Amino acid sequence: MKQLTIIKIGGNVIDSSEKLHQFLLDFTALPGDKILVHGGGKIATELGTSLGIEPKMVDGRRITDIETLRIVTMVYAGLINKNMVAQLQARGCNAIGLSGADGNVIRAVKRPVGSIDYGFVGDLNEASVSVQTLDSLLKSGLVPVLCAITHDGDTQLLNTNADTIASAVAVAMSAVYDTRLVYCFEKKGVLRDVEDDLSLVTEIKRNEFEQLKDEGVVSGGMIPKLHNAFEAIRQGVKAVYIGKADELPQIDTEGFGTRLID
Ligand SMILES: Nc1ncnc2c1ncn2[C@@H]1O[C@H](COP(=O)(O)OP(=O)(O)O)[C@@H](O)[C@H]1O
Ligand SMILES: CC(=O)N[C@@H](CCC(=O)OP(=O)(O)O)C(=O)O
Repeated sequence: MKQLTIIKIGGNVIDSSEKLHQFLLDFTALPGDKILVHGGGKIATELGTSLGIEPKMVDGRRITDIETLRIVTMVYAGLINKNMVAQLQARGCNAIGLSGADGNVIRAVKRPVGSIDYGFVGDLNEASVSVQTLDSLLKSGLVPVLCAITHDGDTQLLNTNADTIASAVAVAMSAVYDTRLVYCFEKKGVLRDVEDDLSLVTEIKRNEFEQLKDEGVVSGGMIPKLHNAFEAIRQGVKAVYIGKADELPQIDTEGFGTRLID
C-alpha cells in the first residue's frame, strides 16, 4: 500500500502568520501523498466576539447556533481555507480547498439534542468520508485541504471539530493507504507540565491515557484530541503523533512529539 500522511493544524498556529508561513513551507516539503485538515477555533472566537457573539464551548466543542454557524462557515470554509490554499499554491503545492459539502467529501449527522443542545454541530460515522473522492484527488496530484465545515446532504452545513475530522479521514483512508495521522499544534507534544517543553511524554499507551487524565496531566482540548487519536489507532491507522508544528520536518528522522501506541 502507498503511504498517506494526514496532518491536522490547530488554531493557535493558524492565528500567527509567521508560524503558519513556516508550517506551510514544511508541509509543502513533506514527501508523498498528504491531506491537510485545519481548525481555526481561535479566529472564529475572535471574530464572533468582535461582532457581539460570545463563544460557548462545552468539553472543547462549540455550541453552534445559526449566527455562530454563519461565522464559522465564513472563517473556516472561507477566510482560512482559501488563504491557506493560496499560500500553498504560491509554494508549488497544488492544494484544493474543500468543505465537507464539496464533492460530498464529508457528510455528517446533526448531533441529537441530549442534556445539551449543541446546535448545528455535525457528528461523523464510518460512512461520512468519501474515500473515493479523496483518492481520486490524490491520484490527480492534488493535495486536499479540509476545513471544519461538513454537511448533512440535505442543504444543512454543520460545524465539526477539526481533530475529529482528521481522525475520521485517517481511519477511512486507511482502507486504501498505509495511513499516519499527525496532530500539529503549538506545544512539543503531550507534556507532563504544560508550561515545560522539557517534560515531553514521548510515548503514551491507551491505558496510560486514562491515568494521565485522572492525574490531571492532560486537560482541556488535549482530552478530545487524545481520544480521537486512540480511536484512529483502534480503527487501523498505522501511526499517530501529536507534536509541535515547527518540528514537522523531523518526523522521518529524529521522531516527532508524542507517539501514541495501542
Ligand atoms: N498535558 C498537556 N500537554 C500539552 N497540552 C495540553 C496538555 N493538557 C492540556 N493541554 C492544552 O491542550 C491544548 C491543545 O488542544 P486544542 O486547543 O484543542 O488544540 P488545537 O490548537 O490543535 O486545536 C494546548 O494548547 C494546551 O493548552
Ligand atoms: C464543533 C466544534 O467545536 N468545532 C470547532 C471547529 C474548529 C476547530 O476544531 O478548530 P481548532 O482545531 O483550532 O480548535 C470549533 O468551532 O471550534
